[in-house]
Amino acid sequence: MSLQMSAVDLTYPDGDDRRVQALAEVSLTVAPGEVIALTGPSGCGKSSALAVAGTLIRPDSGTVAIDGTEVGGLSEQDRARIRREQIGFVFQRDNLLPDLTALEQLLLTAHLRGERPARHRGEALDLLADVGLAGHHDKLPRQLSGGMRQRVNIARALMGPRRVLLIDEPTSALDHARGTAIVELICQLARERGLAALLVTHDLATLEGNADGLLHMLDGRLTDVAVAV
Ligand SMILES: Nc1ncnc2c1ncn2[C@@H]1O[C@H](COP(=O)(O)OP(=O)(O)OP(=O)(O)O)[C@@H](O)[C@H]1O
Repeated sequence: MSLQMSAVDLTYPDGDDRRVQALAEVSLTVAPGEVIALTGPSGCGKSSALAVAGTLIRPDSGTVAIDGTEVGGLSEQDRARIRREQIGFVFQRDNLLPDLTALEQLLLTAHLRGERPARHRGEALDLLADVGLAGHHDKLPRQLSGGMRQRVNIARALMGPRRVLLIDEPTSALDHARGTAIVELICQLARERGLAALLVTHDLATLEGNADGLLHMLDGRLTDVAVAV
């Protein structure tokens, strides 16, 4: 299984001697090529679930396995390596660097992995074409529309030997038509590449016919088993 969380609990400090429970006994599995959506009201723990799945936060208890490797027992260095190599992140806003072209945004990921960016030029151009941006590789973020910037963001998240894709509200800055197109694109790419994708969204209308399952979260707990969307 590409992403597995078992009985994950997470609390944050909340003033003197108090803690707020962000996740409680969260267990979920996302298989390769599968897209599972996670929804629920603001503050229910969705972003925290992504952060734990993405090895950005260690849970208080429970386990997370990425492509069969249980990451809890690993050093920070090994967790960072898995994060850089195997996990792609797509956040609400595009987080693109203002002075880099679309191609350079993607090549930066190779540089951060300690590889020579020039070797990955072909992969990056192919990915930009896959997200519908062929011919736009030399554009700066300010020369691209919101939807196009989010496509660069998705292509960047797919650079390298990814196993898991974690997506947080990818449509919040887009209108319905562009948002639906972005969700469709994410689902199609995850399936084609055999990635396990966990997609947090409030925007259920964009999911229709796209995701393989929908999980509901309330007060840090999953309230439903996955259902078809
Ligand atoms: N760094 C933090 N320190 C303290 N409390 C936090 C922190 N991050 C989140 N929380 C709390 O943990 C709970 C879950 O937050 P989280 O951001 O995971 O929810 P969410 O469902 O993603 O919310 P939203 O949809 O508004 O982004 C909330 O009560 C929140 O206030």
